[in-house]
Amino acid sequence: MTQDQDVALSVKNLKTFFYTNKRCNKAVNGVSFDIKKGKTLCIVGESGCGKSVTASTIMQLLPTLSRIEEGEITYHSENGDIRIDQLERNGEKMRSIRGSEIAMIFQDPMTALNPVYTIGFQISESLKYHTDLTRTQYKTRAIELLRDMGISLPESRVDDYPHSYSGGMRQRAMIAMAMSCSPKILIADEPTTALDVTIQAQIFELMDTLKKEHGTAIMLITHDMGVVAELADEVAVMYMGNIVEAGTVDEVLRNPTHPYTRALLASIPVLGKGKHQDITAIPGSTPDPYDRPNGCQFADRCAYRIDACDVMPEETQIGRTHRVMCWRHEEVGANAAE
Ligand SMILES: Nc1ncnc2c1ncn2[C@@H]1O[C@H](COP(=O)(O)OP(=O)(O)OP(=O)(O)O)[C@@H](O)[C@H]1O
Repeated sequence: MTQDQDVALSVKNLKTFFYTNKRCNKAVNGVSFDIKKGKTLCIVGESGCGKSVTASTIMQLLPTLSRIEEGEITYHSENGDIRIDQLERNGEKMRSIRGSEIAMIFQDPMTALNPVYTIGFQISESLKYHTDLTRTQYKTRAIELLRDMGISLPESRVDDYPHSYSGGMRQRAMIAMAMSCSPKILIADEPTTALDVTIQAQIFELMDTLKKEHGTAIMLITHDMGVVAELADEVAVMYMGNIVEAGTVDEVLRNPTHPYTRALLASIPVLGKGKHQDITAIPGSTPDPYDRPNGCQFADRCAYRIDACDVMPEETQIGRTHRVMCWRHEEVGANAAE
């Protein structure tokens, strides 16, 4: 990982655990990555692997049964470095960072939109909290933002309530709200899962424009390797709380060296190949998060398993930014190149 001025936020050895009935779920178990300015980092993995908990930890929006156990989250702000993990979750400082410097969009827009207020009112509220605009300027800015997000006739839609917007429009409105204060970092947690493919493509295009035109650093959470191939500059593959492989999208997609990455790639349908293509579902299921194996968490599902896998693999740097946690990464990489 680099520690240069292009990094907007760095996460080092982050551990976030859940405690229920005296049992512990190591939901995020020592992850490290950088989110770079003007780049998209995709965090990819199956359900339950810790993607959302990583995002909520960065936003300091963790549920009560969880806590940061170890690690550092450093936001490299224009006014110096801020250790987010050391801020009080509802303190003044964190509240001013959340929304204005680091914004988040969710899978379900209704998580962020309140059904009893108009879209315009909600965007204005966010502007009011984070900017010095006047009352009339709020509305003009809200209309501008909706227009930028591709909402047609924004002057007439700004006073509508969320329920009168379609799913895609709500998602655009939520992005408008998230972008209202020009955040430096946008965290998007599966933002298009509930939308049809055309709208999904439009939302992704919008995010790509934000990245290119505003230099916004984007962390995009997805379970879909197809989305990674389309949008990512960098990718981190998560499994059971660990980043098992990471690097630039070229490094990871051209030369996958973790069996789990390969399995995820084998599960993407290829456009034009029709119904009879060889899509391989990943065998087995993820272990019980409260009763994990000691060694490699993927071992039980892995065709490359050997006795050494009973010990957790160390992380190995195999390229300038390419790293992997697998004892047999050389053989896996060689097979991927075949
Ligand atoms: N509110 C919660 N209470 C208890 N455990 C939780 C809670 N939220 C998440 N977890 C646990 O933390 C682990 C990581 O979950 P997380 O939601 O981050 O996965 P994910 O990769 O984002 O999955 P998905 O794609 O389904 O959202 C899982 O074992 C999950 O059961």
